Amino acid sequence: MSDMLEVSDLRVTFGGRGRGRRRRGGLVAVDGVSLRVAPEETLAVVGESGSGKTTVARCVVGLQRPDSGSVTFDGRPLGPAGRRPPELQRAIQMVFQDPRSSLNPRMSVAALIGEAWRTHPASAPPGDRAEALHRVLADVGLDGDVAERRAGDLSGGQCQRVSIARALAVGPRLLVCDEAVSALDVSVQAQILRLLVDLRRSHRLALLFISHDLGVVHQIADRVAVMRHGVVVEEGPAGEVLGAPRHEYTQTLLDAALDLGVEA
Ligand SMILES: Nc1ncnc2c1ncn2[C@@H]1O[C@H](COP(=O)(O)OP(=O)(O)OP(=O)(O)O)[C@@H](O)[C@H]1O
Repeated sequence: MSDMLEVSDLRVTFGGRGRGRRRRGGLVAVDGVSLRVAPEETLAVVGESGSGKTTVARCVVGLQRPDSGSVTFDGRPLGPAGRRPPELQRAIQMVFQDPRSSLNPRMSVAALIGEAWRTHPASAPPGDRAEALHRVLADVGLDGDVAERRAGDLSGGQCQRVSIARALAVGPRLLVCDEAVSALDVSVQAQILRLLVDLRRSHRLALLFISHDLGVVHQIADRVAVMRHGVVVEEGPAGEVLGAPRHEYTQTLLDAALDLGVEA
């Protein structure tokens, strides 16, 4: 399969002086990261807190400008979010860790999905909006009567389903999930993971799945990239990286997961 998303030699520094390649000092959060995601593939990026995973994800969706390196989609360079052509903005959608802070609690579910359609008019349903809304809610396992409820009145799991529905509504090809199940109770976590696995198939999605939890990654990833201190230390098929890691750091992560009783 040819690659859809290609991240090449990405470098991001926080603080310091100067701009772009001439930046000096500061904290190097991402230090020469290269990753690829093929259509309909799930690449998990794992690593401890502070290893640079979120920063890579933010570069992919255009919320963080790298000092150097590139992100391309179908071979087209991706700039900051606001400067991307509309079809590329739609193609890459992000699901955040905490749906309660990424959704306006005062807005109804219908208004939240409607807002996504207003932001990306090319994806707005041509016919009956109510019917399209019910369809997208059904896709994420929510009843139509949730549409009129405010996000602030929903459970954490329901909120995350709404976040996923909002991303799906605009017809993405890649979902960037940044710790998308970490804030949820374990049983809800399993349901949302199942949903992502199903949607991936039904909507032919690729996933860039950021997680510190190897047990979760084991359930969803085709390939795994392990990050430490801003660098990818190991990458390969999930079965190999999680089953027979080559890098000592990956083994340390796996040991830590086993100590917590997680089956990785
Ligand atoms: N906006 C920012 N300003 C300054 N430093 C930042 C900023 N964002 C991230 N960092 C730092 O960059 C490094 C990488 O952070 P990042 O959030 O990418 O890591 P992570 O692996 O996703 O960790 P976590 O799971 O805790 O978010 C960390 O040391 C973090 O403190």
